[in-house]
Amino acid sequence: MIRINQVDQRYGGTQILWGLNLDIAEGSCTCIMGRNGVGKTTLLKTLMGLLPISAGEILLQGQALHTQTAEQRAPLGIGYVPQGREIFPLLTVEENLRLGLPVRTDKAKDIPDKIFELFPVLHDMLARRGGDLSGGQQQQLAIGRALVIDPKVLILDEPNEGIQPNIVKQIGDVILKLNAEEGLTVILIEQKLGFARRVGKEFRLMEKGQIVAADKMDNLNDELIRQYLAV
Ligand SMILES: Nc1ncnc2c1ncn2[C@@H]1O[C@H](COP(=O)(O)OP(=O)(O)OP(=O)(O)O)[C@@H](O)[C@H]1O
Repeated sequence: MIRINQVDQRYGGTQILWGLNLDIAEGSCTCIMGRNGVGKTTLLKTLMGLLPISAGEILLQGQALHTQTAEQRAPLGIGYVPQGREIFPLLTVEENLRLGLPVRTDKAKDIPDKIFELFPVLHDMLARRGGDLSGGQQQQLAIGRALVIDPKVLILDEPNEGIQPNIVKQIGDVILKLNAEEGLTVILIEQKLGFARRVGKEFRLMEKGQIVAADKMDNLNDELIRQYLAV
């Protein structure tokens, strides 16, 4: 569904991604893992068009994505939950969620009920300003906002960073439900092994700006963990 071929990316003179290849199958749930600074966030930002590539190509269902601007990518069906959530703190929960509506192909006027079924807390707090929510609630809002566009692929950058355990569990349940029951393709950066194993069906390990191992989650063994994840 998504194919990244030989992608190079650099910040000024510093190259971060080196001939990176990544294949994501439709309906899969893939955890991108690796130590700090290996380029995981850079990879997702590159996929979203927030950073330009200097070589290679990115394809979504066979169509070139790398030639599209960041604004053009969401309407193609990519929902993105950035690191740090990046909700709009001065807008209400409802206003944050509504931002995704114009992107939908069906031009729905209302926030789909599904969002509130997945995250009932958002319904309770519709009139509250995003900035007044707890970190966990903000993360649920960020995921809800990404889902409002009715994406084909949901991309999450460390959704559990700094979130309390009961919300981490809820977020895991939502990802599992969307992937297993609705076949939504999910790509997430995840540092916590327990969560990755619970939610992910596949893993991709990164080191020095490249994917160095790719397999089913069941095959993430101690040797790979020691080599690419242990600190
Ligand atoms: N805006 C930037 N300008 C220059 N270098 C950057 C910039 N953002 C990130 N980098 C560098 O790119 C490299 C990869 O960073 P990136 O955030 O993609 O790694 P990561 O694997 O997501 O790490 P983490 O787990 O810490 O988020 C790091 O060396 C980082 O210092």
